[in-house]
Amino acid sequence: QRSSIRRNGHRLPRPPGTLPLAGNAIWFLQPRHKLLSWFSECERKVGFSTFEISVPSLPPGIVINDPANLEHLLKNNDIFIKGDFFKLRSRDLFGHGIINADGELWRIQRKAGLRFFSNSQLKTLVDDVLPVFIKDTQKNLDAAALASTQIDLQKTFLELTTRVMGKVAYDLDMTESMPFSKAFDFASGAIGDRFQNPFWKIKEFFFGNVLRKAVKEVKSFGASIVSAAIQRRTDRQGPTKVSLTGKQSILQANLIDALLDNITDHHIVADAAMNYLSAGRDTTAQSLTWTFYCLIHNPAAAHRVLSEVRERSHCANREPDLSFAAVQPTSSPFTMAVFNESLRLYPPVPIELKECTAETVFPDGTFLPRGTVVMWAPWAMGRSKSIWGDDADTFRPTRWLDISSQQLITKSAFEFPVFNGGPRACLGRKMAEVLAAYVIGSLLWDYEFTDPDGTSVDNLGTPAERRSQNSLTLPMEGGLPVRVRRRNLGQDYCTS
Ligand code: HEM
Repeated sequence: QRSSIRRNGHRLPRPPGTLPLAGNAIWFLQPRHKLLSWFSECERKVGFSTFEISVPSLPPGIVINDPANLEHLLKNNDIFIKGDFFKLRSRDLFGHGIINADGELWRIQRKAGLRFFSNSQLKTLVDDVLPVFIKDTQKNLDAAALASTQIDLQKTFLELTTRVMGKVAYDLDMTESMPFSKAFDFASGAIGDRFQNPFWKIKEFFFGNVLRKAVKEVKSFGASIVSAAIQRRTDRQGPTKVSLTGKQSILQANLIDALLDNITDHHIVADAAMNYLSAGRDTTAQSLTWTFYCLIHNPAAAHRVLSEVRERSHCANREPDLSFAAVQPTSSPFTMAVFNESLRLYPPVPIELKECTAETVFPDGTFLPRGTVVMWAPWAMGRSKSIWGDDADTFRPTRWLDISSQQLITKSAFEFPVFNGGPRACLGRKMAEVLAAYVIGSLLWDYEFTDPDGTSVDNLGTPAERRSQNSLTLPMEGGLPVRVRRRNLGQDYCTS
């Protein structure tokens, strides 16, 4: 079957270094950050040309970098599905949740979720929810500033996104220190390994106990979210309306109610709840971590973000304007450019794959038999010189701004696949964007962050590379320890 993958009647090229029997296994057995670099190196060598990879015991696979091929894949959601290859590896963690579902099971969870991401919900998130939680973040930063101690920004952001998601999605007080959080972290690393190690079943037969315990912890947390919601609905005789700041009914609907209204099987609701939680909190916390990492090493960009906040703010009371209107891309183009640029270099979902359910031909003429696994790496596409030009490795937010209007430009989801595209595009993109614009603006306004080792920008404005940890997403290995200093309530920036 492997030999039937063809382009113009010929076999596809193999990446340099492919071995006769082991194929490309050697790269897949390395830590994930090395695999990411390998994907990028291959893209640099072959450009948009689709190539075949092989790992013993795994189904035939290809890697695509051409945006036209990715468009074909993402738009043909019925042909390219998650499939058994993905599900077999992630079923115990994600169960029947949206991340792991195809067909009707996927459709129903997507429809239920849509209600939760309306514009009015996002406005409430920015205008009412975030101001409450960011105050606690600030208390922790103030304490670190006062004591002149380091603080881990990755942990800080994970705490923030856990609390936000807990409140708005489930009407629960969640924190990053709860056992499910650590368990999920561990499980995500171990499940990520399953996609790289063809011998994962043997490994887990001997050493899988910790993973099994972690999955059990995550599952029981999912079940507890559902039982708490059912209890609330019984007590209040109807869906809850989350109140946060003393105002009544500030959120029209929370996610768990939308899921309970649409799905009768409570086990599936529990899986869906955990899937939405992991899709939302980890990715967003990691994107903020990498963004602040880039900003710390590019002080000029941080300064321009501050100028943008100052321009639209009321300096009379020295408070930045971070209202829902102010955090839209039209009001905060440079802040969003910084966020996009960080996502381009550090995409929270760095590798993706789909399985082909029927014979199909890609726009570049590659013929795929049924069962082929197609991989693409937003990590490698984000660093592609064919897409981004010769300075693809450089952190340069202005590439996202139109030269004359200085407004944000858009890239298609197929060139910039950080949020996926087509019918399965990320549901939470807008939520992540407004949350990021709010957090970046608010924290930069009040604090100056520095690298505790004192290393700053290199000549090109490219931060010294930090590694990501093995995971399904992109946590920064070792967190992001920083030093922090209060800016004195925007005084530095409101002098007029
Ligand atoms: C910077 C932050 C984020 C990034 C980079 C991101 C990226 C992605 C990507 C790449 C996918 C496709 C994954 C796949 O192939 O299965 C996805 C799907 C999804 N994301 Fe996000 N995401 C982010 C934030 C969020 C947030 C805040 C939420 C919700 C609270 C969310 C909810 C979802 C859901 C529900 C899906 C599944 C969509 C489907 O399969 O139909 N995401 N996201």
